[in-house]
This record gives sequence, C-alpha cells and structure tokens, in this order.
Amino acid sequence: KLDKKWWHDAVIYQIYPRSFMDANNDGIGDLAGIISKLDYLKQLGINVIWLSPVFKSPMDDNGYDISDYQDIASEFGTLAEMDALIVAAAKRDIKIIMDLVVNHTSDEHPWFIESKKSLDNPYRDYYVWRKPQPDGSEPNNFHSYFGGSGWELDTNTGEYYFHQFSKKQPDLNWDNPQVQEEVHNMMNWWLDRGIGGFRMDVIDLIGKEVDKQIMTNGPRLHPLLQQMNKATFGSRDVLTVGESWSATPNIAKLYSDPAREELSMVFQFEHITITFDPYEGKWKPRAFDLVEFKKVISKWQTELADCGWNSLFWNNHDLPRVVSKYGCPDQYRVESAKMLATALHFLKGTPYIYQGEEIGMTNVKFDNIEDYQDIETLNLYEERIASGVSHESMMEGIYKNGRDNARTPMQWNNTFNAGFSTGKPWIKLNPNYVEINVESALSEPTSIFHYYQKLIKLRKQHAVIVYGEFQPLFEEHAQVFAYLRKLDNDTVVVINNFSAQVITVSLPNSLQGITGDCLINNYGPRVQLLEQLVLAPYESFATLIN
Ligand SMILES: O=C(CO[C@H]1O[C@H](CO)[C@@H](O)[C@H](O)[C@H]1O)[C@@H](O)[C@H](O)[C@H](O)CO
Ligand SMILES: [Ca+2]
Repeated sequence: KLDKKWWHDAVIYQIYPRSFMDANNDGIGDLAGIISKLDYLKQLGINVIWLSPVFKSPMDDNGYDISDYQDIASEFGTLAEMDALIVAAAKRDIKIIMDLVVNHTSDEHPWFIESKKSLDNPYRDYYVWRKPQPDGSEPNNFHSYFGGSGWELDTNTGEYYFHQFSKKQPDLNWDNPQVQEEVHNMMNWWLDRGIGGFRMDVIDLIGKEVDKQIMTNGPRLHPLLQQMNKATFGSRDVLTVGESWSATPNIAKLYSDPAREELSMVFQFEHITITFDPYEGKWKPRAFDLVEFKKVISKWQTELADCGWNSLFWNNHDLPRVVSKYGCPDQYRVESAKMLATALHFLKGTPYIYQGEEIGMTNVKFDNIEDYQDIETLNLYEERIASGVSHESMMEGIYKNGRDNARTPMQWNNTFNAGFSTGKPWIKLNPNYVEINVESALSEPTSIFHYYQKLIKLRKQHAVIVYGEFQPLFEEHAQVFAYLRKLDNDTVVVINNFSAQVITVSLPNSLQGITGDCLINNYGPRVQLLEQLVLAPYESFATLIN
C-alpha cells in the first residue's frame, strides 16, 4: 500500500533566477526579484519552487559550476535574502527546493584550487586525476558534453583532471569518503535553514568509473544515494528529485521505490530524447512522432504504477519551450498550450511547470550566434562548424533545441524590457513579449495562466488524478493522445488533439453516451461523451464519470 506523501499532489514551479525578475536593474534576475513575485506564484497555486543554482559561482555554466555551496552569488543576492525568501515563501505555503550540483564543482572552488597545488595535497583525491598516456595525450577519449575532450592537462602537476562538462567544471571523486561527508554536511546545513528538499543535478553520473568509461548508473551509484539519504534528508519529510538522462523505468524504480530509501522521484528524459537524432543528438531534431511518444508515456505510467513515482514535465532550463516543440506557437498558441498542459497534468506523477510555460512563452530565434549566451550552444556551434556542419543546419538545431530558448527573460508586461529590468538584460528578450506576458494573462479569464491555475486546483480536489490507474486509449492514433484514469468509482476521460486538424474519433462502446462532469476544456465543455467525437484543432478536455 502506497504511503501518501505531501508531494504526491504537489505542483512544482521551476525558477531560473538569472531570467526571472531583476529587482536592482543590473540586467540579471535576483532573489529580491523572486520575493517580489511570490504573490503571483501563490495566485497560480503552486506548492514548491525548484530554484536553479543561486550559489557563489564564476557563472561559466550559469551557476551549475559552484565555487561555494554555502554562500549566494553576489549577482543573485545574499544569504540573508535567501533566508528571507525561504520565510516569505513559507508564509504562502510554498516550499523552496535547492539545486544540488555535486557531480562537479567549479574549478574556482577552494577544494579544486587546493587539489591542483601538488600531487600530495590533502584535496588531491577530491577530484579525478590521471597521468597522461606515454605520448602525453589524454588518458582516454572521453568527450565532454560541452565539446572537446573530457580531460584537461594541469601543467603544474603534469596530470589531467576529468570534466564531463566544461573544463571549469571538474568532476568530484565520489569514491572518496571525505567528499561524501563534505556534501552531506553541506546538505544538512541547507536543510537546517528550512528548505523543502533538493533537485539533484546529473545524479546518475556520481557513481562513475572513469577508467572503465562507465559514466552513468555505475555500481556505486545507489549505495551512495542510500548513504546520502541516511546521512541527510532521510529523516526529514522533504522532496528529492534526481536528474537522470540515463534512467529506464526499472532504474527509476531503484531510485524512487520508498522501500529502498533513496529519492522521491527522478527526471527521466525518454519522451525528450525520442525527438533527438540518435547520432547527432539534439542538433539534428527528429520529427515528433505522437505514437512513439505515447508508447513512452504509457510505459512509464504503467511500469511505475505500483512502485516508485513519476515526475511530469515538458520543459526546463535545458530544453526548448513546450508550445514551440510540441504545439503551435502562432495560430493555435493558446489552444495548443492548454492542450499540452491537460495532457501532462492528468497523468500520474508530480507535475513541474517551467517559468513562462504558464503564459505560453515560446522559443526564440536570435539573428546571430553572438546573441547566444549558453556555453553548450556556443561550444557545440564552434565544434560542429569546425567538423563541417553548415551554419544554417547548426542554427536550425539551435532554434529548435538550444538551451537559450528557455532562458530569455520572463515576460511580465508589454512595457520596456517586458518589466523584467530597466537595465540591459544579460540575454536579449523574445520580442513577442508585447503580446505574451503575465499582465495580459492575468487580465484575461480564459488565458493559459488561468487554465494552469485550474489544473492545479483540480489535482487537489480529485484523488483519481493523483492516484488513479492509467489506461491508454487510441494508442495507434497519430493525432490523438487519450487515456483514462481510474480510482474506485471515479473515471476521468482525457482527450487531446495534438494536431491543427479537425479529428473525428469513436469512443469505446463502454464510454459512449455517458454523461459526466467536464472538469476542464480549452473549447466548449464536453459533458456528454458522444459516440463520435469531432475534435477541433488542438482540442482538449477531461471529463469525470462516476
Ligand atoms: O546533461 C545535461 C545535464 O544538465 C544538467 O547539468 C549540466 C551541468 O551541470 C547543466 O549545464 C544543466 O543546466 C543541468 O540541468 C544537459 O545539460 C544536457 O547536456 C543537455 O543540455 C541536454 O540537452
Ligand atoms: Ca539583478
């Protein structure tokens, strides 16, 4: 029997601090800006804020390169302001979960500065050092996610250090018990400050065995997480979500089966990677195949039905915006954004909303590569152009899947800089802020914002949405994503037209002619489930029958 957890019916809102709200007008979002928007988030109805990193950092990867885990980056504010945010959020029944980035640190972290001083420095073994090959070359041919080799030579000690991301993000050596203890102490330090849990960055990488080129799901991964659980959050009622691009349903159960005392849930990315080219990855986008997508969703819904727990998300600070990727960002922007929200929020698991998703923000197309700020985009542009890829093809990849699509400033209103800042924003705005912004969304009762607000309310009101069994419908249909959720006498019928065409579907006999309570819809209410359903472009509704 599943023990009920507070986060089973919670809805989480992700904030990318650099782009959310700039209170001191230096062009960079900050903690004071977030505090000034807490009432807006309360109005939306979310229960938890996942805060992307705000720690001291040289910002080589916008904070995912930390130089002090127990202090706040000056551009974001101070520790006192962080404490004030935790208190102000708690006043509104909103918890704050922090981003735990411990697969690697910044190369400006004191641990690394010490580590590279000499071969026998007490911090040497905090990182992964290896001797060069006899010809002086890298220890092996591991390629960094951000381009180039994953090994950087330190001329001073004559050894290479390992980095899966940028060379300013050296990997920590999790085989070292001192490293484990340092991180556990840091985590308890934050938990004692009243945070609601952790989002764990690339957590599937910490069990790596570099010499064997085993990076993900190393044999020590789960023992490390069980130790971490016992030493830190295990005794506290907090939420932990691990980012794991390599997770399969079986692996996700290892992480999130409560009996194993590891994490609450993981972010799995299979519904994302099916849109990437198997060889060239996200830089060569594949056409979206709804049937393939539905198979992935059904698999995760079904396999974690009685063990573990799913996270539900369309986008985040590394991914393109949902309405541009899976919907229609122009003619049917509102209808498709609402459809995509329905399709996700009626699934079983904990939903995540990425800042701006609730007002239907779209991808951006900057004219020049120089307008881009993301280290992954800029490094891979350089590397792929050097390898012969055309500028046009690479820009196409960046327009579709580049990370800066998610990082343009939040659009608060149609005034100067969309009300984000009166200073020069660190990254250009999406020019469509004139029509797509919070102020107009709040003033429009049928806006995407109010639709998300209602979805969040419904999850609190109906246990069938939280705990109901998932049953797919029309699995082979190329345009319609539909399913049932069943709990005791309640059944919710969820129908989504993923296309701009008018689509007619015939409901299964068992559902024909039944009258129910239409919980939500993005066109007119669908009370009676007719034999034939004629769905308008991107039409979406959920009807409760009991
Ligand atoms: O693998 C990660 C992990 O992302 C996490 O780890 C990265 C390193 O900390 C950091 O850059 C990301 O922001 C953080 O979410 C992604 O960056 C991935 O490479 C790619 O962008 C997916 O398309
Ligand atoms: Ca600022």
